[in-house]
Amino acid sequence: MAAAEKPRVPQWTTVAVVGAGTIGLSWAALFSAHGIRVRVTDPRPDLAEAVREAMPALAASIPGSDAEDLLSRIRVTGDLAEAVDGVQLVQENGPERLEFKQELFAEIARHAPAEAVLASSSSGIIASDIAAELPDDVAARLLIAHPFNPPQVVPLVEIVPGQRSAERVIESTMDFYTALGKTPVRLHKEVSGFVANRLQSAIMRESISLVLRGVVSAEELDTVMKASLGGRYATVGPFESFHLGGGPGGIRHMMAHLGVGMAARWKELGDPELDDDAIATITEQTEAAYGAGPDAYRERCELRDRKHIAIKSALGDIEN
Ligand SMILES: NC(=O)C1=CN([C@@H]2O[C@H](COP(=O)(O)OP(=O)(O)OC[C@H]3O[C@@H](n4cnc5c(N)ncnc54)[C@H](O)[C@@H]3O)[C@@H](O)[C@H]2O)C=CC1
Ligand SMILES: O=C(O)[C@@H](O)C(=O)[C@H](O)[C@@H](O)CO
Repeated sequence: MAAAEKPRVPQWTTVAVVGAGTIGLSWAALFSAHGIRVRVTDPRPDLAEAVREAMPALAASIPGSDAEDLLSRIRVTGDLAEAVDGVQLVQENGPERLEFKQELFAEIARHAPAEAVLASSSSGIIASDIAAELPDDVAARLLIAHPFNPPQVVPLVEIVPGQRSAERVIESTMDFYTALGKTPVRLHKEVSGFVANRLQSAIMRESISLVLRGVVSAEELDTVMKASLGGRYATVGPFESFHLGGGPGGIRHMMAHLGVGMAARWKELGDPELDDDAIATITEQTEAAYGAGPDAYRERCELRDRKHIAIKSALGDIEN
């Protein structure tokens, strides 16, 4: 496929979603919205109800989608072997525990087709660790495809190959998510937390530190972010931002002029202890600002997604 040419139609037509929680349900909706047959499996006793109840809100955040239409391509089963039988891709969304994912992928490999791609949505566990005890032919098909929540709205998916992931698997996986309209970014090295979550962890560390020190409240910190870096980083990334912040002299001037001050500040950044008191403070302030419970969750997710979709629509096809 020519470098400039982007795949428009997903090459895989039947996908298994293993784990139907926050992320698995979002993936199921996105896959179905692209005409893909989706098999969802999870041991949760309310699986069928959870899938049916989640679809209206998910459909509302996928332009042109309808809950009943999405459900028409989704089949649920509590049987893992049945779910992965005959699929071309398995998207795993189980608990974020290494031993759990190692056991689950060993079970998936026993039942999925020998050529199926095995992708984990993991937030930070590397594929080489998940595949550590798996044979080469399975490890060759296993990689990380880490989405940002919610996957049906946020474009990024970090493709993080393991040491034994096959090149053809990596390339076909990149093509698949591109055809879904996502923005796959392939990492060149495995690092726990990958890139986006390491950045997010750095931001949350300083954010929590500033709130615990009483510099701002949680809601005020969110306002600072939304009124500055949030919008900025939707238009230019950190390096381009500094390049433009340097004026005509660009990043060269920025580094010469403000680089030393920035580096000195690194030594002053917070390193908060996330103990019970800290968690209580953050929880109290966040729930006071945004509510808690299923109704508040639904309302805030709908508002978040509506704003994110508006941003994506406004950016549209502006040359990136
Ligand atoms: N929540 C988030 O913001 C994001 C989470 N992720 C990653 O996605 C994965 C799933 O996270 P969430 O959806 O948030 O978790 P969740 O707790 O909402 O869902 C996990 C699901 O796994 C199911 N499960 C447990 N044992 C299972 C088994 N043996 N087979 C199949 N399903 C099983 C549970 O019943 C539950 O429905 C994790 O690896 C997480 O790190 C990735 C990006 C964002
Ligand atoms: O924030 C997200 O959507 C993702 O980066 C995640 O993986 C999860 O939120 C979690 O890792 C937050 O640390």
